[in-house]
Amino acid sequence: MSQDGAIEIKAVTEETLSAWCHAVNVGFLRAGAPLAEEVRRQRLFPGRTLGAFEGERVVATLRSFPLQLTLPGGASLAASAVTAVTTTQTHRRRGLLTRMMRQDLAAAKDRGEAVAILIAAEYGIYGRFGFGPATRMVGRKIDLKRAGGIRAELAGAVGGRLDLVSMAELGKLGPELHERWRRQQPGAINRDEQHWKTVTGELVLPVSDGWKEPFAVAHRDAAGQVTGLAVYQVKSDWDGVVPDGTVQVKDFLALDLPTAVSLWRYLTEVDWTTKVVVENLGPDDPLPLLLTDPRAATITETADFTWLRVLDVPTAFAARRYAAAGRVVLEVTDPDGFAAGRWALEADQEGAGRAVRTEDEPDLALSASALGSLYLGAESASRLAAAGLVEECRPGAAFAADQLLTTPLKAWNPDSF
Ligand SMILES: CC(=O)SCCNC(=O)CCNC(=O)[C@H](O)C(C)(C)COP(=O)(O)OP(=O)(O)OC[C@H]1O[C@@H](n2cnc3c(N)ncnc32)[C@H](O)[C@@H]1OP(=O)(O)O
Repeated sequence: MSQDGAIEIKAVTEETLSAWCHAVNVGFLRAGAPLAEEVRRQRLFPGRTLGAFEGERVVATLRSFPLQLTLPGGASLAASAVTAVTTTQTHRRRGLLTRMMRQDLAAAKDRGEAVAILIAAEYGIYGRFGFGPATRMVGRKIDLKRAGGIRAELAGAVGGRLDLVSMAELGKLGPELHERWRRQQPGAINRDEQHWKTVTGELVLPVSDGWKEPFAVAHRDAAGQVTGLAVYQVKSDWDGVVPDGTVQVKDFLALDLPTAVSLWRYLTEVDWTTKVVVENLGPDDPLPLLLTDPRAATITETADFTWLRVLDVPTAFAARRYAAAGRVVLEVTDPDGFAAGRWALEADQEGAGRAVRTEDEPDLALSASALGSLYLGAESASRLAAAGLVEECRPGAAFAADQLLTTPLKAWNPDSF
């Protein structure tokens, strides 16, 4: 517990949970909404739900919970996921977030979580705490009249089949499929029971906008194995007597190309619709190239998504794989200490690598935030150097770092938390 004047940072307990939930609602500008206390109680990891208490009143909140993050190469790394960050308007800019964040990050490091991740509400908040944007999302809208359908020569899965599945079936087949899928997608995170209960409507979060039953379609290969699924809703619209509806894709998982082709063909052929909208696709997603006219899949939005903070440099960098052999010395500035110092990042021919302390001259100088951006390989050192966010102490060092850190498939995370 830490103290500053009359405001104390304390871990939330059963007794103070209700006040904490109220503060989250106030901070997220939805005062008066149901508290979702029961849902919160089920995920009250002891010591990881923090409140800033002014007497009985909670005036700032922060919560973290354990997640598994897929790394380049397919390993899972224990990460601390930070969420529910709020400070009540009357108490802002007095350092309450700073105190809670420092406490929570130090505890995460002590627990052995090598990185912390979060989804940032605003760009300007988390760089100061050593987080950097580490994955990107791309929103797309397909104009079905222009698209010309899926390319004719893509035959789809030989012997595969599609079935609409009920929400109960989705709850059964989704977790296993997702576990297989997330191991081939760097930047993906595991989905817990609450995720699937929420998606299938078994659990209706009181704070959500209301749950409407979506459609779910599963793809099975010739052997009957589930290899993909799409969850979608249809927004009906009519231009007079002409249908003008939109397919809104909520979730799309495909283990291979034939599955992706089958599912996208299905989604682009829904009667009464002229558009398909996907809010969050990976930057490397091949979807536009599956269409006869890729220009029909316009980008509606592209932005940073997962932010990442390295807490334990040797553990984090030993856990991922590397694209090439090489060695780059990084001088990391980190006022909070976690990643500070000079590190030799070394990788061998087999793709194994590590970061070790060194006294050698640095090749690149960067902040902890930039290190977080580089870690999953979705951002390049060359681009950060061009923006003045990484300093090249040796010409060519940024490109050398990129050759180590780049990934065949760009890191991506489809899930907010
Ligand atoms: C992972 C998530 O949960 S994302 C959700 C984040 N929450 C929200 O967006 C809800 C609305 N906003 C808020 O509740 C608050 O403004 C918070 C939580 C973002 C910041 O809380 P505060 O207690 O005011 O932060 P604190 O006083 O520790 O500020 C630390 C520094 O960050 C800066 N800062 C805080 N918020 C922002 C912001 N939105 N944009 C830019 N800078 C910011 C402050 O100016 C301060 O800078 P300084 O040290 O140079 O003076």
